[in-house]
Amino acid sequence: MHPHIEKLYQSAEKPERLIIGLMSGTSLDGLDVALCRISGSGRETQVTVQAFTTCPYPKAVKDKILTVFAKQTVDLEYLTLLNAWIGKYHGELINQCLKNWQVEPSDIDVIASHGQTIFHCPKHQHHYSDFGNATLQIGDADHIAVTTGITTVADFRQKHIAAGGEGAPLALYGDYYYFASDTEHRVLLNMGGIANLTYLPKGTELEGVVCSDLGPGNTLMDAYMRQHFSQPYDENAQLASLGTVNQTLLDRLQAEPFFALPLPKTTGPEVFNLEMLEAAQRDSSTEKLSHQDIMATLSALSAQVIARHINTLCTEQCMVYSSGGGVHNPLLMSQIKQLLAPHIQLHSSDTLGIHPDAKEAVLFAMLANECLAGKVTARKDLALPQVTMGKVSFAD
Ligand SMILES: Nc1ncnc2c1ncn2[C@@H]1O[C@H](COP(=O)(O)OP(=O)(O)OP(=O)(O)O)[C@@H](O)[C@H]1O
Ligand SMILES: CC(=O)N[C@H]1[C@@H]2OC[C@@H](O2)[C@@H](O)[C@@H]1O[C@H](C)C(=O)O
Repeated sequence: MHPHIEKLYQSAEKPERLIIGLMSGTSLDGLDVALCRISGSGRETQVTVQAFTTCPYPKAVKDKILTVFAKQTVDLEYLTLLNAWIGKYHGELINQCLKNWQVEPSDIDVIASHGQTIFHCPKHQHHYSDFGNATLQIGDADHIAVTTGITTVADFRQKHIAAGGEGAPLALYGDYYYFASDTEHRVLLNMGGIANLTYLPKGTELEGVVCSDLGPGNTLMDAYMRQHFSQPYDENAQLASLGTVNQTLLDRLQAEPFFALPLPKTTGPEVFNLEMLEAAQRDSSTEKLSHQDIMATLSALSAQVIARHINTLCTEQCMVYSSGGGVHNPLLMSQIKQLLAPHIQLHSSDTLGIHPDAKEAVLFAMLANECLAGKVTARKDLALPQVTMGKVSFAD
């Protein structure tokens, strides 16, 4: 047996594994790195986050990614170079984290790398009748493995698509395995660039579980701040809090066809971007609005879309556990709170023991754990394709 396969086999047999989960999402704020101690698999999974860091992307890194991010046309040479470069860069960031945490690379069973999404195109979002769902994450895992000396599991979304899904949201797996409760109806709400949720009705049956993207979380607000203020985001909603929601623009933004599609569905900045905002402003003759009113309106859009879906799904007493950078936006949070029905309570995912900034990185650690130690089940639920996700890259 090849020693790498043997080591993987041993990892799979261990009572618990140390897995580094990585996520660099659509906000391009940085690489989330979660050092997770995981035992069991599936609904028996137990996770302890031993350490968590977001390695912020310097502007030069963001600019590199933005050169290709969600663009219809890119320079293929640049994309090829970037794929290798991000892999190596992520590897270097992990080495730095391990050094800071005083953890030896040899103690880590595997790295779980999401990669950098640069284009997401579910069938409902493109116009090529010959093609189905597709998504592209870059940051080649062989480069991570070679740079760190640690076996790396990566590229989780392709199998989901191959098995009939849209490649997202994969939160369904972690949320169902880890957060489904016998005692309460739950919503796991994540507000990153894109907002998504998993609705977990009381009990542990898959029936009734819904996991879907909803629309913009921060992506429109972030793009607006980048364009007009050269800032990555509106810190603590300082600008948006000064504005007034413009109902005419808000109504026009709500007319975006994605919102009318049934759940589950996925989307990205390919749809929710400044061109979409500018078109809505033209159509509603609101081009002259102040920056602060536009930001207040974009925040209200995210809040309304999020709250509307939660109110529809949660017809009885329900707990919402929120995560993602949006939890740090006080205006967005207060707008959502105001719109939620009285029987729905909003908390942070911290309440369930997972730091809101770490949740998605932990998810990928859990998916790598499934790849190593998950049990194959015969179930073929459409809501939860029973497939093993992730591809394995060895360090040498
Ligand atoms: N103090 C703050 N005030 C306002 N907004 C904040 C604050 N901190 C973080 N955010 C928002 O959170 C965003 C980052 O969120 P997060 O890291 O969850 O996104 P992501 O994982 O990249 O996105 P996705 O989940 O869609 O892939 C920032 O770009 C910003 O919009
Ligand atoms: C294609 C892609 O990268 N999608 C991300 C993005 O960020 C949030 C939302 O859109 C979600 O669908 C997904 O990520 C999370 C981790 C998921 O798959 O659950």
